[in-house]
Order: sequence, then C-alpha cells, then structure tokens
Amino acid sequence: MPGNLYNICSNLPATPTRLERLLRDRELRKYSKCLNDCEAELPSSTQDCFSPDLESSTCWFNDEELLEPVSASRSLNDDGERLDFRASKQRLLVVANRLPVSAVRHGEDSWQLEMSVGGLVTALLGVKEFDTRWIGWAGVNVPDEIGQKALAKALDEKRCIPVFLDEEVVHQYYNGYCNNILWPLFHYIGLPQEDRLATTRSFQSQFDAYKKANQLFADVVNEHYEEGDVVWCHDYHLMFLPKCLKERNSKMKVGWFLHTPFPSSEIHRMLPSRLELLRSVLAADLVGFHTYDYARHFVSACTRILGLEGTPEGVEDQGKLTRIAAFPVGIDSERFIKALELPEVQDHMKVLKQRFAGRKVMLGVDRLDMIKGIPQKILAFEKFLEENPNWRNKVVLLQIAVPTRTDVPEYQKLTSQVHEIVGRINGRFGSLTAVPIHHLDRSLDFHELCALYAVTDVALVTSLRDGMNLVSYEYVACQESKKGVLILSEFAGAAQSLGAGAILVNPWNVTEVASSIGYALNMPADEREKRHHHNFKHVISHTAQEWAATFVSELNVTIVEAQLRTRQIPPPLPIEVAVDRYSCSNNRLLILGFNATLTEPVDTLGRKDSQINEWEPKLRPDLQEPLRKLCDDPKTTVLILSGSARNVLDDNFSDYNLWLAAENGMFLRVTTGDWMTTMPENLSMEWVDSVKNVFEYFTDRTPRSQFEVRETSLIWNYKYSDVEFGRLQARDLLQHLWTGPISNASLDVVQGRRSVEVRSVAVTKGAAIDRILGEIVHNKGMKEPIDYVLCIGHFLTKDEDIYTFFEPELPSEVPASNKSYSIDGDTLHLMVTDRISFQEGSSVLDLQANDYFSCSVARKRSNSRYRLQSSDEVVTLLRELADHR
Ligand SMILES: O=P(O)(O)OC[C@H]1O[C@H](O[C@H]2O[C@H](CO)[C@@H](O)[C@H](O)[C@H]2O)[C@H](O)[C@@H](O)[C@@H]1O
Ligand SMILES: O=c1ccn([C@@H]2O[C@H](COP(=O)(O)OP(=O)(O)O)[C@@H](O)[C@H]2O)c(=O)[nH]1
Repeated sequence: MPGNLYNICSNLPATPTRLERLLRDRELRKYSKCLNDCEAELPSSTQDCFSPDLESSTCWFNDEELLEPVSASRSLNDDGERLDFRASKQRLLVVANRLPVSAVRHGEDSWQLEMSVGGLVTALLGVKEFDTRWIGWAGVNVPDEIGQKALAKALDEKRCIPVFLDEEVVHQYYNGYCNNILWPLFHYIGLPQEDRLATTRSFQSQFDAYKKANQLFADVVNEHYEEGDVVWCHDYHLMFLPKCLKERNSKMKVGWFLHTPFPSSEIHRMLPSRLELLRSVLAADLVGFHTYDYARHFVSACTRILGLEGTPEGVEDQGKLTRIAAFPVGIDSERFIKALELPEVQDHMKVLKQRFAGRKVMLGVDRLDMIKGIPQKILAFEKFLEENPNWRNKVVLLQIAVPTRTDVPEYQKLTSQVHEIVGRINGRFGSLTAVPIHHLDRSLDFHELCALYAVTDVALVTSLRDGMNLVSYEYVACQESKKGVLILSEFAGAAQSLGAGAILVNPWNVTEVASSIGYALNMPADEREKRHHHNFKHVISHTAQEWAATFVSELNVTIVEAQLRTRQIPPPLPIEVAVDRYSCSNNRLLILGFNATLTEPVDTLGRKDSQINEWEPKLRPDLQEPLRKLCDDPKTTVLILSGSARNVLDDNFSDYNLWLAAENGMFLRVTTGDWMTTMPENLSMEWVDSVKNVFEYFTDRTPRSQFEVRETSLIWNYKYSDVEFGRLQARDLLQHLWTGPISNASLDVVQGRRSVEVRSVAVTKGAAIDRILGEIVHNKGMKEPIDYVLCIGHFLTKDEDIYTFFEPELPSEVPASNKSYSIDGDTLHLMVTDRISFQEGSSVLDLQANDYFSCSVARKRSNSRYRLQSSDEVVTLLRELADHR
C-alpha cells in the first residue's frame, strides 16, 4: 500500500520505544543516585562542584518527627524527555484515603499528630524522590471551621492536605462501602447480605456516599493541582477518583495504584457497581498492582465485564489505552537497618532477650483483620504444640494484633473470636508462670517493632489474602544478624517476591502450617542463612523509593506514548467544511460502507440475548430520511460499498435510488436494475469447500460463534462468544488456515476484531472501485466529471485500499479543525485515471484535494484522512448534507 502519513509517523526510527524510554529513565535514576551517594561521602568543599543548590529544604517524614529532606530531582520536557534530571523535582500529589498521620484534638485550635499504622503509610513514607504533597482524610471528624483551619495548618507543616469528611459520609463510605463491601470482596471473602430494612446499609446509599467522598477528594486535588503535577491516587477507597479528575482536566497525569489484591473477574462481577468502578479506574493513564496476577485479573475483568480489548500493554477503549502493569511495593529498608543501631532499639532488644531467654520466639504482626488469618495462625500453633510436647515450654508466639476499623461489626466479632481462642490455648498449654501465646491488642512504636523483628526466631505470616504484606519485608530487613526464618502465606503478594527464601504455606491447611513451624524451628543454620540471604537481597534492592520512582517514570512514559498514539489517529472530520464543499459541487459521489457505518453500533455486552436479531445488519431508522433525500438529489450519486451479501443489501436498500456494491464490490447493481458481476474473470473459488470444513469445525466448538458463506468469501464471526475463548479459537483457526489445506492457494485470510474472513486475493474494495466507477459513469451517461467524493466506512485495513485509490499519499497537513482548513488546491493524482475516462479521453474525476473526504468510522487507526467516532456522527453528517442540495 502506498505510504501514508500515520504509518510513516509510527515507523520513524528516531522515536524511542516505550521500553527504551523506561530503560533510559532507569539509567538516569541510577546515575542520579550514584551522584547523590558520592556527594554524601565527599567533603563539603568538593560537593560544591556538584550543583550545590540542588538540595532544597523541602521536608518529608522520618522515623520520629516524620521529617526528612527530599533528595533526587528530575524533570521532563513536553515530549517527556529528560532535560536536566537534577535541575528540579517533579511535583507529586499523593492522594490516599489515609494521611500518614492521624490527628487527635487537644483544644479548639490545637491538634496532635500521630503516625498512622498500615502498609500503605509505610510504603509511601519511603517515597523521597519527589516534591511530594499528601492529600487525604485525617481520620477524624472536624465539623467546625476553627478546628479545620488549625488542623490544615498543623498538617501543612508535614506537607499534608486534609480532606474533611463528615461522620455520615465516613460511616457510609469508609466503614460501609470501602471496608464492608470492597475490602472483603477484593480479598475473596464475598459480599455481606444487603440489609433492605436499613437504608444506611443498602449498597446504593453506600455507593452514593463513596462517589460523594471521591468527589470531595477530587475537589481538594483540583484546588492544589499545578500544571505538570503527577497525581497518584491510591487504593480501593479512591476508584472513582481518576474519572472525577479527568472529567475536569483531561490533561492531568493520573495514576492509580491498588494496594489490595484485585480478585478474579468472577468475584468482581458480583459487585452491583462493577461496571462503573472499572470504567472510572480506566480513566487513569496508568493503573498499577502489586503482582502480575492482580493486573491480569483486572484486564480480564475489563474484557469480560466491559467487553473491552485487553492487550499486553493494557486495556483499550475507543482508541484510549490505559496502561496496566505490576509494580511490587517495597519498604525503606535502610530506615530499618539503621534503626537497629539506635540505643533505644538496642535497649528494647536487651529486655526482650532477657524476657524470653531459653525459649524460641515466633512473631506475628498484623492489623486485627480477617484477611490476616490470625485465628488460623493460632490454631496451627496449637496443633504444633499438641503434636510436639517437647517444644511446649521452649517456644512462645508473640502476636501483635493492631486494632483497626473498629466501627465495623465484622472486625468487632473477630476481636472476640481471637481472644477466645488465645484464652483457650493458653489455658490448655500454659502454667502459672508462663503462657505459650502473648497476644497484644495494640500497636507498637517503630523502635519496639524493630527490636521485636530483630530478636525473634521465626516470623509467621498467614494472611488468607494480602495485597503485599510489608511486615514480611520488615522482618527480613531486621534479621541480618540472626537470620530468622520467614513462614509466609502463599496468598500474600509478598510470596511472589520472597517466595524462594521463605517457607510458603497454605494458611487454610492447619496441618501444613503446624509442620512448617516445626521445620522452621529445627532448620539448620546454613539453610537459614541461604534463605535469608535471598530474601535480604530482594528487600534491600526493591525499595519503596524504587517502587515510586518506577511508577512515576512509567506514568510519564505512558503520557508520551499516548501523545504519540494520538498523533497516529486521524483527526475528526471537519463536518462544516465537508458540507460546504458539497454544496459548491455539481457532480458528487458518496461512497458509504454499511456495517457499523449505517447500522446502530453493536453493544457486544449486555445484549447477548438479542444476537439472533443483530446478526443481520439493519439500516438505522434515523438514516432513512436523509438517505432518501440524498439519493433523490440529481447532483448526487450514492454508492453503498459493503462486504455483505447481495440479499442483505437488497433487504435494506431496494427502495432507494442508489447503487449497491455487494461482497466488497464483486457484485454491482443500480436499484432500478439487475445485479451484475464485476469479479475478475479468473477468480478461483475452488478453495471454498476446504475452508468451509474448517469453519464448521470451529463454529461447532465455539459457543455463540457463527459463520457465513458468501459467494466470494467465507466469514467466521465470534463477536458474541466469550472474548478470551473466541480469541484463542481464532488463533488456532488462523494457524490452521495458514499452514493447512489452503496454504498454497492465492487467498487472503483477513482478521477482523472478532472475525476471520477468507477471500480471493483480488477481492478488495479498492480493487473493485475502478470497475464500479466505470459502470456508474457509463450507466448514468455522465457528461460532467465527478468533482466531489466522500468515502466513509468502518472498513477492514485490507479494504482501506479504497482510500488510497483516490489518494495514494495523505497530504502532510491534514486540517484538524474547521477553522484551519486548507489543503493545497492540487488535483489529486489518481492511480487509474486512464482506465476510467470519458469517451473523448478526459478523466471522469476532476477532483481537487479540497473536495475529497476519506473518513473512517469507529476505527482507532486508519489510512483515511479523517475519522468519525461512531455511526451517530454519520447520521449528523448525512443529515447536514441532505439539507444542502
Ligand atoms: O487505613 P486503614 O483502613 O486503617 O487500613 C490500613 C491499610 O490497609 C491496607 O494495606 C494494604 O497496603 C499494603 C501496602 O501496599 C499492603 O502490603 C497490604 O497487603 C495491604 O493490605 C489498605 O490497602 C490501605 O489502604 C490501608 O491504609
Ligand atoms: O504496631 C505496629 C504494627 C504494624 N505496623 C506497621 O503496619 C504495616 C503493616 O503493613 P502490611 O503491608 O503488612 O499490612 P496492612 O496492615 O497494610 O494490611 C507495617 O509497615 C508495620 O510496620 C506499625 O507501624 N505498628
């Protein structure tokens, strides 16, 4: 096919690929870190030569006062290329339900800030590379203005910005929709029974509050947003936020990261608001998950529930690609390693060692949440003690159970359940002076926690599902000298990164966990060392800093890629201009496709039951009137050029005064006359039987797929089948066709979005058009050359040779809007002018570039000059034309 503007753009050798950009970014990060490390080691006079004014006084949190300087710096130009990566810091707005601090009120305008607990806070505190502001809920109701102002001021010092939510919203949004619906569902616990008597517990009212809360977050973001900022939304609380933000400002760079698992699409589809939530998340530019499994579940939910196209790069919806990828979070490992040297941590360690001298200590650290599998852990420990009497006085389990979401009834029930089990086991195996389980219903401060991590022999993580589980990372970071063993649930995201060094267990299998406890306690030193080494290497190299930098870098690259992709999409048809040129011309030709051009757009989902009716395409009722007017205009010739069979076109257009070209132009008829064939003479159809055999086989084995035998082609269509299965079957079918019975025939195997078509090589719309034009000119007895051509259709790439027939090369400047319209006035260079000429030899086409409009309908990429979004826009266009005779 002759060159065209869009293909040329995408093939430019100078344009780096996404991976090249990401690799370059990574190199720059490494280099920048290296320079920073060197600076730290050099005497201050030497440091001056490294751009001394780079380090700003911007603060972020550290261990105690949560304050730490921001270091590295980077910036991008408009094309997303690095300029001077040390010249300025990229502004990052982190938006999460929870701020890293929770506020406690001490007076009308006095607030105390305490560090919040949870993996999300730990992970984000490690983010130091950016000029960051954190937007979130301070975890407290502040109804009065004085209190709000004072709190905002106190938080400002920590670079935090509060979102104020009133009690009712918190109750319905946070306790209700987030923690009673999304949280259990995303962790495979299922949905609670909807309480129809209590309006405050209905899904709908909770979802309404959820949307309202997300909008409040969006308002605060908008208030603080500056052009160029990266906005990074976090977690299941804010799935509606990307949509709210993009609706207001489509240029905003928006990323969304989920800290929990994303469940299989079979679980997600249980959610009454499943569609809305997926669609709003897809408004983001980049969507991230901890593991490849969660990412793959999300893509599968989008394909199976929304019917969108899932590609290895992400999810595509009407040309907009949302990139989906895995970004496993890490911790600020250095913070833990360094803390072990602190005197207060050493003191705690000494006390703990004395307290548990002579006994092995096993550690559990979890929020008291049903997903953490605390009852299962304790029951496994009981089984271990039961089966190993020799260990009864020699091992103790320290379980830190941090109270969480205490207003949610399920969490209250869990607390009593755990207390009951612990009490029973301690009664069974304890003595007057010692108990086997030390259970603490409270959080520890950072130093106490580090000391515990460092002195214990085994960490036991038995989450039933867990997005990542940072406790396991923290334990490893603090075990460099002791080399303790990590027993880790295979259902925690961390199992995918620390899997090889940990003992992986299925927490539901109490027997397995009990025997793993025995294995860990008896593990020889060299095995412990090997396992620990593997884990430690991972934890110190996959840090929270790396996680955030990789995410933001990928977000920047995604935006650049999206811009490049947008440039490959033809601009919208300037309807006013097309109409204007139409009214100035005297002999016009309108070439219209049929399927998806003049028919209603087919919603592949939600209307599966009506597939029988939809199999036969129907002209849109709202097109009947404008089409009739156009056909009756003596200055206009209308040609329907379709892949459909003759009878389909007859059924729809017999009443109109127009030309029908069926089977990609192989049959032609003016509606007042008979069908004639325009097929090339030597077109062989000997292959039909063998292909039909293959199609029958695949139709039998692919529920809801169909195949159609036309006179010049065969089509197998799976648009109503299960998308993924259909695609797999199509792959198999194609492979068979290419290598099987027809491999030597002169055929084209054309792959559609959800179809496979086989036809002879010469059967394309572009190949047929000169014969068709010749026939029309002759039949109509045309004397004047055609001076206006509008060619629109939802054509397969193969059939887009119709566009290149009229215009072998696209003009270098295609006007994007009505106002700036000006293509040079040259006559188009036609490939076949000589073959279709009047008797005296002059061309039947006298077409100025300004009077030719090629336009694809509902196609993301095309060789056409312009595009129309859908057949709705075709209606608008044809109505306008019909009104301009
Ligand atoms: O804010 P809360 O309702 O008190 O809950 C605390 C946090 O719990 C969840 O943490 C998750 O994020 C961790 C870091 O990515 C991950 O390791 C862990 O597996 C997840 O459970 C929740 O996703 C956060 O939003 C909460 O703040
Ligand atoms: O008394 C405690 C217990 C735990 N944590 C922190 O809470 C986080 C728990 O994160 P994880 O990813 O394991 O699970 P999540 O609670 O986020 O589900 C870890 O960083 C712990 O250091 C804490 O600060 N104090």
